[in-house]
Amino acid sequence: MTEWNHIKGLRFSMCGDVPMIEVDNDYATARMTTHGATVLSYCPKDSKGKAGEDLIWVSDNAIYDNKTPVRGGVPICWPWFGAYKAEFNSPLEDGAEPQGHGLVRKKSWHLARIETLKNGATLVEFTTQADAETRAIWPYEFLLSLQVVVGETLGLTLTTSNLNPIPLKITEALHTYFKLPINAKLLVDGLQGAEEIDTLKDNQSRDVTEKLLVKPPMDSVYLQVQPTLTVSAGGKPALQIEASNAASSVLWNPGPETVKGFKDIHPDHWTQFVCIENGNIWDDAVTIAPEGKHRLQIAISKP
Ligand SMILES: O=P(O)(O)OC[C@H]1O[C@@H](O)[C@H](O)[C@@H](O)[C@@H]1O
Repeated sequence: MTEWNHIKGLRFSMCGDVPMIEVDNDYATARMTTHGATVLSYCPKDSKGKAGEDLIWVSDNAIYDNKTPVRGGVPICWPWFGAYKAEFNSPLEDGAEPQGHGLVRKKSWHLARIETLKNGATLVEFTTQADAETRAIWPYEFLLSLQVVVGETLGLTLTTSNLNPIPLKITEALHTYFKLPINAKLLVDGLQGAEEIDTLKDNQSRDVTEKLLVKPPMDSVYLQVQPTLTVSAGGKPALQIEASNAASSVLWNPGPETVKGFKDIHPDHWTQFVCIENGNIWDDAVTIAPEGKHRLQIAISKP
């Protein structure tokens, strides 16, 4: 860590058993951890240099044992989103029992690089690769990198390198928990034209034709989405997400009943967030050529 001591505004700390990296630069403050390479906070600064509201939500009841994924932030679902589905993902090892949302959100990632960019933004890069544990479930070689750029936007780039002599089929998502008040009439613009698959209604499918009102409980996957999503709260712009190489989105909030099954979410706090996830899911699965790479990218900002 000492190699990065010269970087102004950088701080290393622990929260319970979870190592934290804190960034404070001209644009924003941010917080992230090597545990699952999860970004946990991003507070853009105003013109006077004062950090404003966090765009990212983390549960007050999150568990910091370095084993459980921290509830909130931007967990990484990879190489499958949700339950493993053989029709969309490279085959598992015989007899493997795959967990939901893939193999890397409980891993301790390597902190590979921290750098101040020319414009004063801060780049933090995490990497992880196949090991005995991942091979026992999913028998492939890979290198995965997450580049976080804390600047005018929060930029996240997840790069998959296929190190196998055969194509690799993955699904994936950057599972962002946005801090937004559910009761403020949240409208999501940009899903028009996508196909919605509502998992709470027997996977019924429909075409989205208008802006979507966030009305928990919600758990829908959207295929073939546009690159820009915006959210307004009570008629005011609240959030913008620019994505590339991300054909799918997910909207999720457990609502007042399902939340009771989550020991790391306070039963009243489902009203504080909505997950808007960007990635490549199910029919939008990605096939990466042997020795090839694939980059999923998002930039989050407050308009
Ligand atoms: O509890 P987990 O594994 O973090 O998943 C949270 C939610 O993640 C969402 O992406 C899924 O669509 C939901 O079905 C799921 O409940």
